[in-house]
Amino acid sequence: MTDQEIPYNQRSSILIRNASLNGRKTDIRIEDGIIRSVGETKERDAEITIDAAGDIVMPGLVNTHTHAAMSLLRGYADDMVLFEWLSEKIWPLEAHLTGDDVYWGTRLACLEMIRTGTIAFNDMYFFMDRAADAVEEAGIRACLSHGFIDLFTEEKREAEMKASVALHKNIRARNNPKLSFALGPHALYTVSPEGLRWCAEYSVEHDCGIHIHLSETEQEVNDCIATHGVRPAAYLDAHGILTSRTVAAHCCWLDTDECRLLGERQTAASHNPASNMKLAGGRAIPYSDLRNASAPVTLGTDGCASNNNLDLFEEMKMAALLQKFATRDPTILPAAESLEIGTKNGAEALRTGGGVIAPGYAADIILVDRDTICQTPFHNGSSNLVYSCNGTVVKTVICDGAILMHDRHIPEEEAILERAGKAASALVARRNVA
Ligand SMILES: C[C@H]1O[C@@H](n2cnc3c(O)ncnc32)[C@H](O)[C@@H]1O
Ligand SMILES: [Zn+2]
Repeated sequence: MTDQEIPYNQRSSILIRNASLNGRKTDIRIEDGIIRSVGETKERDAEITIDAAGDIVMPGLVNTHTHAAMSLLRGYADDMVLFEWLSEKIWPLEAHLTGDDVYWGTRLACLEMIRTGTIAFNDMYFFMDRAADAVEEAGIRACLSHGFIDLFTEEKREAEMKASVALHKNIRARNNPKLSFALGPHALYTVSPEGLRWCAEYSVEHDCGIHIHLSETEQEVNDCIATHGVRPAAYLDAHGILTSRTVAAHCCWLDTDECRLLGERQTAASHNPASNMKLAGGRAIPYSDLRNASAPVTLGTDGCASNNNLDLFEEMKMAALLQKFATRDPTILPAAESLEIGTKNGAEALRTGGGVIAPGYAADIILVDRDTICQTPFHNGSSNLVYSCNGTVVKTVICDGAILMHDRHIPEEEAILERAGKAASALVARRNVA
């Protein structure tokens, strides 16, 4: 099949032939967005046949914490302390954002995620109806939240509640199984207790997720104890925010009891190692304590202003290296486990139905090159993927049984780069004249 004939972003019956899975050659049959069989097959009647000889097949990656449209802010404000970075650079620029900016920023982010093997992401930002337009055009899965920031005023709280409900309605009306909605209370230092409680109650009533920043810095913990007399996780729990549908981003400063609480509630902790190192949060996520407490640990990039890319292959490596460095234990978070937090754990947290290459799972699959420098020699597949390769190793991306990238081609790439670049320049120009 030539590139022109590939029906990009359309569910098709697909036969992947001769791919390498766990060191064995295999065929994979996909129909109606689901993996139907794994293993040699004599059937040849698929709409699309991909000869994957020389490729490795693996589950697509899942980014459980990002602000996709911040791709427009890549390189805009680096090397700063988190609070100053947010209050002096990021928030003043975001005050000039438009819906079109979010559309082009999210298209750029989706392009980067697809190119580097991500098939689903958990996003918190503004103008999210336009983010949803971009996500649908890219064909990727996403859970979208309006960043709920009421700054402890009733007027702003009312506005944020309205914006959240409007986004929920907008997403429901699209009737797209790849799109879901979550409440997005930004953090305990930007959302009032009433706002947190409203988010918690709404999420129970409508069975939707919650996406929040938690214990990113020591200051957040100290301020919370000084103001409320309890640590952040206990505070959020008292307001109903810690649930099995919640993804809490960062979680660097959790103590052992808080890790236990996340385990009891089955709240996912999204580890964002690059952002934490860049913003110098000072502490790595307590991975062992979270694992001992059976709390789900997943992987995120955070936004492009604090990373500065969305490549989860790089993130898997940083996660493993940061744990080893912080604990002085080289056996912690081995490569195979890092791959699992980047794929299966994220898929479970976002309830995508994928994350595993087996019959009955969602067809969220990527093919990665085996004939490259980073895969040579091939002593250990997981080791190569986590420690040696990065997202450039990805050749083909299938999400919900639709091809989004084939042989490294993604439709409209040039146009997206041009439009996103222009949107970023115009945004900064608007800020500079204000
Ligand atoms: C949705 C809002 O969240 C802001 N944001 C981006 N990165 C971080 C972070 O690491 N901690 C807290 N808040 C963050 C983003 O700029 C939006 O304003
Ligand atoms: Zn964030």
